[in-house]
Amino acid sequence: MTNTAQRPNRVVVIGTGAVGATTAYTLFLRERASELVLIDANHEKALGEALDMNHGLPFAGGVKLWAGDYSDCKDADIIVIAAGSNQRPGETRIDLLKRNAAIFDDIIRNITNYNDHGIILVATNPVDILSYVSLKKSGFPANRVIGSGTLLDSARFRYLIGQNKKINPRSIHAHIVGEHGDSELPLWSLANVAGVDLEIGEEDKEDIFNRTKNAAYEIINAKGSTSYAIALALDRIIVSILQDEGSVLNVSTLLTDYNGVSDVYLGVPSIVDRSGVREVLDIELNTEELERFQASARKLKEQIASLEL
Ligand SMILES: NC(=O)C1=CN([C@@H]2O[C@H](COP(=O)(O)OP(=O)(O)OC[C@H]3O[C@@H](n4cnc5c(N)ncnc54)[C@H](O)[C@@H]3O)[C@@H](O)[C@H]2O)C=CC1
Ligand SMILES: CC(=O)C(=O)O
Repeated sequence: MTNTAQRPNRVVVIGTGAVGATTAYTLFLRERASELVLIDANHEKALGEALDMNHGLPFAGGVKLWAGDYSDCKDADIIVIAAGSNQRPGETRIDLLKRNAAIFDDIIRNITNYNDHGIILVATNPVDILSYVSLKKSGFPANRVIGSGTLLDSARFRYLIGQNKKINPRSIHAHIVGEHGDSELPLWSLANVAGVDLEIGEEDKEDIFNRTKNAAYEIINAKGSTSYAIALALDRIIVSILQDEGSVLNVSTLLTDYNGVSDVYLGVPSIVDRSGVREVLDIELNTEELERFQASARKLKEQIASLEL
């Protein structure tokens, strides 16, 4: 789907490391926005990525792409934050909190100096907590501060279920909710193909979920970082916003009185359109799922309490 809007759509990507650069390249190839701006604390890195992509213009579409600065946020529809440290082998996402929360002060202040109307889309880990930090520091309404949440985890889950059932993952409806991290949980009670139960044995279910939850550790051990699938997940969210799709995506959003959980960001099925997160879908959890969902929220709230917001 190419962008057909009259007015230029601008997406700014802050942080042009593995995630930011791959996301920008995905958006560039798929012509999701008419303008793409790359910002990095290491401006040389952003310049290099922009030059490298622009040299592909004779073979790709007509996206205008440049390495910019925060003043370019002024006309941005979406600002993606992928800046900051990633996990070293053995580190959890929560281990990144202090390091990455420290740079969010500056990043959010710089964005809001120029932009009060766009949508902030956070990828930096721990993504749920940093989305909450972005909400508090930006003063934006919650619908316009979104985390990538468990969209990536749900994609991994669908891939692994697809492998097990020999069915295309696009035909599988299955959700991972909660933290994008170690306390996430699978909603087996809602998983289906065309409304039909998946009929997967308990041992296979456990194996599929463990491989989903540990996928990032596995990839980071093997190649140092993850980038391709998260870039596609961010692209999916961006399309749903720019094309006003109203797609249901497991993004991280502020929850209020939701399955006993309030004032925390978690990944849940949400309707995403031009306004950002338009609505969170009410999902019916069984007793075990509800307990695990609430435990995931408690874990993140304890971490949030340790921050100065
Ligand atoms: N939400 C998700 O599902 C995923 C999240 N991530 C997270 O994304 C983040 C980025 O990961 P990578 O791209 O692999 O890291 P990276 O180290 O390759 O790139 C990070 C970039 O951020 C830049 N940066 C650092 N501080 C900055 C600041 N204050 N302002 C602007 N730029 C700054 C660095 O110069 C670097 O280019 C990590 O926190 C990682 O854990 C990674 C994969 C999936
Ligand atoms: C690094 C990370 O959060 C992921 O690939 O899931």
